[in-house]
Amino acid sequence: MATDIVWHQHEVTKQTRSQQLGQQPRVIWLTGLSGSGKSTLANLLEKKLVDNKRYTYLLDGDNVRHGLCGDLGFADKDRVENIRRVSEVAKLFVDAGSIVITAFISPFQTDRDYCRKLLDDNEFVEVFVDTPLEVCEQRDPKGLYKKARNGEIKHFTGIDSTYEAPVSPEVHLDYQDESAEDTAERLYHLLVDKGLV
Ligand SMILES: Nc1ncnc2c1ncn2[C@@H]1O[C@H](COP(=O)(O)OS(=O)(=O)O)[C@@H](OP(=O)(O)O)[C@H]1O
Ligand SMILES: Nc1ncnc2c1ncn2[C@@H]1O[C@H](COP(=O)(O)OP(=O)(O)O)[C@@H](O)[C@H]1O
Repeated sequence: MATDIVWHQHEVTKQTRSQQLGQQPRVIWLTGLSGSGKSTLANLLEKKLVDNKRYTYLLDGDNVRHGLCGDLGFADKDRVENIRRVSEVAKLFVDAGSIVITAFISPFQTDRDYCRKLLDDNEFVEVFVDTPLEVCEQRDPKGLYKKARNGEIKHFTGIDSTYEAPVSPEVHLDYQDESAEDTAERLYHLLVDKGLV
């Protein structure tokens, strides 16, 4: 634990930066099983936001695990630390005025709530990408479910590692039969209609 540290109050604040960017910063937090569509939807949503002159940043589980969280595996305690670090990074981006989109399995409610509590009211938007395990397993875009079923990967979410569905997400996406483009469009309009982006 660091001791003897102080907090510096800077003159340029989150409000200054947000005003300059003409937007309210947020974290749009996508959670769901592997293969549920988080990365695909996050990517499409970010393009729509940027097309509409929003300043964004996308934090994606696979990418973050190449660097910031490259020392972490998939045991429960590693996932907790992964989401703690990502939450702190998301908070920094919010402080910079960005609309942050995150695409992490983030299987535990307490960890998603940790990020919510780090932020100000209404800055955290939990989006449940509610694609059933059977559909994710059938899609298996990276062949990981096959490996998990063969025992080549341990602690795989939905197989031998827990996923806790969100208790009361701001957005619930349960449209696995429509195209990713249509679901992203739906998500974008839901966020606009709620005045969140
Ligand atoms: N055991 C196990 N369980 C789940 N996922 C696994 C595992 N091993 C590797 N992968 C790959 O890692 C991606 C998930 O990383 P996350 O950082 O989102 O996971 S977590 O939020 O810490 O649970 C996940 O990405 P997505 O498929 O995009 O969800 C996988 O590509
Ligand atoms: N409605 C949909 N929303 C999101 N992805 C979909 C949808 N329908 C089909 N897909 C496909 O499902 C797969 C989801 O993979 P991915 O986005 O990597 O999921 P995750 O990031 O949750 O692991 C992609 O191949 C995508 O094209």
